Formats: sequence, C-alpha cells, structure tokens
Amino acid sequence: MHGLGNDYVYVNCLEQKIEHPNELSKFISHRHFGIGSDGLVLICPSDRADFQMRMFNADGSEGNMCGNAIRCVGKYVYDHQLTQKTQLDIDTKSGIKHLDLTIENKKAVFASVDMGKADFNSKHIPVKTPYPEFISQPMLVHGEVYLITCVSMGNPHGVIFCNDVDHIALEEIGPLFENHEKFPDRINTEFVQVIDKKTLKMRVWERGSGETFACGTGACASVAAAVINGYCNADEEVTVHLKGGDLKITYQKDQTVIMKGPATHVFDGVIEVDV
Ligand SMILES: N[C@H](CCC[C@H](N)C(=O)O)C(=O)O
Repeated sequence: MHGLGNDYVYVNCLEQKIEHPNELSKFISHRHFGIGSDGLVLICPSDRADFQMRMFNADGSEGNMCGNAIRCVGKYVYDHQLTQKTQLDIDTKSGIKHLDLTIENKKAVFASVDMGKADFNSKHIPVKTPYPEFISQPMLVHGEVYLITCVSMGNPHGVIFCNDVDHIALEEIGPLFENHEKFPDRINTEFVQVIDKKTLKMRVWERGSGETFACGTGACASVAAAVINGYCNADEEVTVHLKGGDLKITYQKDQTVIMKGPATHVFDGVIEVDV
C-alpha cells in the first residue's frame, strides 16, 4: 500500500512474529533485489490500543512514527475485516494516534489523523544547540547557509523554506543534513516553498529512505514550521503539495496537528524469505 506514493510493504503480525524486521526491511525495500518500497510496516496486536504499528525505513532503521503508513494501517485492518470500527486508536513508538476512516464501497480510502503535538524543544528533537528551540537558525552545509526550523512529530524534522523547491539538489544535500553531527538521531529534511498562506509545496529527504514521494510527518512539521515562522495561520487548513499528491494539514493553536489524506492498496502477496 501507499500514501501518495510513499510506499511500504505491510505485514500482518497479528498471529506471527517477524524475528529480524530491520534486516527484512533492508531486503524487501531494495528496488532490484527485493520487492521495492520505502520500507516495511508491521501491524501488531496491542494491549493499549486497537492495533500497534511498527515502521522500518529502507535502510532497516526503525522510525517512531509514519503519517502515510498509519493511514494505510487503518485501511488494512478495515478492508481485511480485522475491525468494523471506523474510529481507531493505533499505538506507535511516539504514542497512540487516533484515526477517522472514510469508507467508500466498503473500503477505507481516506483518513483524518490526530498526529499529536508538534514539539519545538531542541532536546526532544534532538538537535545539538545551547538554544531551547532551533527556529529559523543558520546552518552552513556544502558551502551554503540554510535557515532551518527543527520540530519533532514524534520523529525528527528539519524544515527549510526556499524559493524554488523543484530545483533543490536533494540527492546532494539531503544526506548532508540527514547525517549532520548536529542531529544525533539523524533527521528528515523538508524543503518547502510557500505558495500562499494556505498552500505549501514540499520535497523531502527522509532519514533512512532518501527522497520519497510524500512524508506525512514531514508535511505536518512543515505546516507547524510555516505557522511559527509567520507564513501560515494556526487553525487554518493548509494544502501541502507533494510529489505524490496533496495532504491537508491543520496546525492548531494548542500545537496539535491534524493530517488528512488517502490510503491506497496496490497488491497482496505472501513473503517467504530466510532472513
Ligand atoms: N523516515 C521517517 C519515518 C517515515 C516518515 C514518513 N514516511 C511519513 O509518512 O511520516 C523517520 O525515520 O523518522
């Protein structure tokens, strides 16, 4: 399944356990020697929510939260009749998230997700700085000064506003930010062009997966950063244009972020691997 082209292989782990998910993700994500995906998502039982989601990037690293994947988890459990509920709580490494599914022809096609609060506290991101927050701060990367706003959506993000997002050399500078010594846990980096007060255009270099067609937590981080930097308004829905399509994001005055977007099935299969 995918969320706007941010594709993962989803494994139903309600009755089976994957022993080496990090290794499995590296293997199946490979576009030529595996299935080809941005990573792996496990749908597991939970004793504190309806289900648990664990997500792994293409490099095998485990992420704390994935916005596009959680919409697809909701789709999976509804479409496979593992639940009849259209309001679901999904446990993640960054806490329990609440989903509202939209059903069409007995299939979940869209979800609104309470993504929790955007967190600008430097220690929680984390970003190495003496400042309590890292908002529109300069970083010298590859000979150029970038103003970056760091925010956590349960996973770390660095948001950089620019004039022409289409011509950013993402392959070149994405890894330099991802692996910069300022970010002890690495970082997802979003380059954002402000179209108007209710419209952003975003590209992303994801920690552990590289450039993806969309990033749900990244879109949330971008709108939160846009509000903090005065480009957008709190409590107003912002359309975020991504390579794979649009997400609708609202950053509320209490810093809670609501994300709305599609979830799309591609194919079902059986994976037999010796990992
Ligand atoms: N690469 C991210 C996880 C996936 C996030 C993204 N695909 C989303 O939709 O939020 C990380 O390591 O924090």
